[in-house]
Amino acid sequence: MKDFFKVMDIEAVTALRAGFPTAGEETVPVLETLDRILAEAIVSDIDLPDFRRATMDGYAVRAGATFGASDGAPACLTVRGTIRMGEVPGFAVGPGEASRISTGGMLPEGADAVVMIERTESLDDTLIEVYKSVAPGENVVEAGEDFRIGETVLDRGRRIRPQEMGVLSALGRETVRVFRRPVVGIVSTGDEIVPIHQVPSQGRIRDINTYSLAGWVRRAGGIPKIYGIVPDRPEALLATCRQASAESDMVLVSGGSSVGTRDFTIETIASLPRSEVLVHGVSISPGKPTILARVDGKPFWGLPGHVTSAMVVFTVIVRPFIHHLSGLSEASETIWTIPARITRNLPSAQGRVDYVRVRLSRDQGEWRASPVLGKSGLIHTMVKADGLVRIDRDVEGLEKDAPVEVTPL
Ligand SMILES: Nc1nc2c(c(=O)[nH]1)N[C@H]1C(S)=C(S)[C@@H](COP(=O)(O)OP(=O)(O)OC[C@H]3O[C@@H](n4cnc5c(N)ncnc54)[C@H](O)[C@@H]3O)O[C@H]1N2
Ligand code: MOO
Repeated sequence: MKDFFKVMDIEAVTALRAGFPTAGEETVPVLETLDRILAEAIVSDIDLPDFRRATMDGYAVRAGATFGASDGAPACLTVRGTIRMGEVPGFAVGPGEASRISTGGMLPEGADAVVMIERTESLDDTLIEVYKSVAPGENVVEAGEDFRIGETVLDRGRRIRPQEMGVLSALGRETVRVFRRPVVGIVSTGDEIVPIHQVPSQGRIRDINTYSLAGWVRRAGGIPKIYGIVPDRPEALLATCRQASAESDMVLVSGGSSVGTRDFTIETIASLPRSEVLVHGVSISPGKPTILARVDGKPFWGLPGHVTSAMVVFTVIVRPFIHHLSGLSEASETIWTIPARITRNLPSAQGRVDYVRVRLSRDQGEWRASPVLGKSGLIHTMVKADGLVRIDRDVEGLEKDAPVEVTPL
């Protein structure tokens, strides 16, 4: 009798990713770094900013000269020139003096604060009255206040967001070392699967998994490489798997991963050169018939053919492998969850971790998670859902209003 022979917990499968190398590194222009993973630590070689700057338009002063100033008793200061933007002031500000400065201008020697122009009155070209005192450092950015010279600004292994692109440019980094995006080969199997441009004859269906998995791969930071549909013939599957393995950093084969008479995926994967099957069966629902092998040093997956099972397995189990191959550090891997309350009693599959698709709605300041129930071979449960709720293996189910964490889809 055929059976699953290496059933494992989700956590144990996830831990296997440490045994695979990253997809390598490359250097790219800073404009192309969005969502890429840093392959170098960024250490500031300057104080940022490297001079004292005004954060308001007004007058650079010694704060002490304004102490006690108010509407009724203004401080009277002598104007000592105008600071030109982008230039080093050629003069110092002494006690009782002020110089005109614009936002972003460099403070002259002697000045330690800026009085906003609205808090002053110009008496003539050389005299102003100040109606409000300023504290030392007020309306000023100090040298090194953003980042100090020698400070680690960004760690290796973090994902670059627009703000990181900004700080890289502030440091003058035109190019940056990042991890290569892993190429993920996608193979669909099944005699009943037809390309999407065809009208399926009776008994056949269009290929869904190629496209949904390609979307998930892209979202996880990989580059999908499509190998199309392979019929249920072991030689055909073997040839495509060999090619995909040679050309990709990771491979996803969907369908044929269970234990039926036409499920050849496990034998095919096992017969690939330098192949070792690590997992056949995971304690997850949906998605138990999941295969993981190491083929030529790369992760090679057999995912369940059922469309929702394939996607649930991807988000829970495969995605962390793409993160790992992409160099994403565990510290940067957090996927935010949304706290919610479940809207109904929900039984759960015992002995497996259950992933329930839920729809979110807002009710009196709280998120409510409504289960979208349906078989794992139907796609509507994913299409109508906003997220997944995990129900642990030994939990019998959830009671209405139980607190849950929703992982967005
Ligand atoms: N006797 C048993 N039968 C099944 C078991 C089991 O434990 N014992 N597990 C069931 C579960 S759970 C799942 S999930 C599926 C997984 O099956 P396979 O990975 O072998 O996939 P297939 O049999 O090839 O296909 C399942 C289902 O999905 C459709 N499919 C496949 N590929 C695509 C695609 N690219 N696009 C759209 N739909 C696809 C396929 O037509 C089947 O309907 O096995 C259960 N059986
Ligand atoms: O594990 Mo299957 O994926 O329950 O449908």
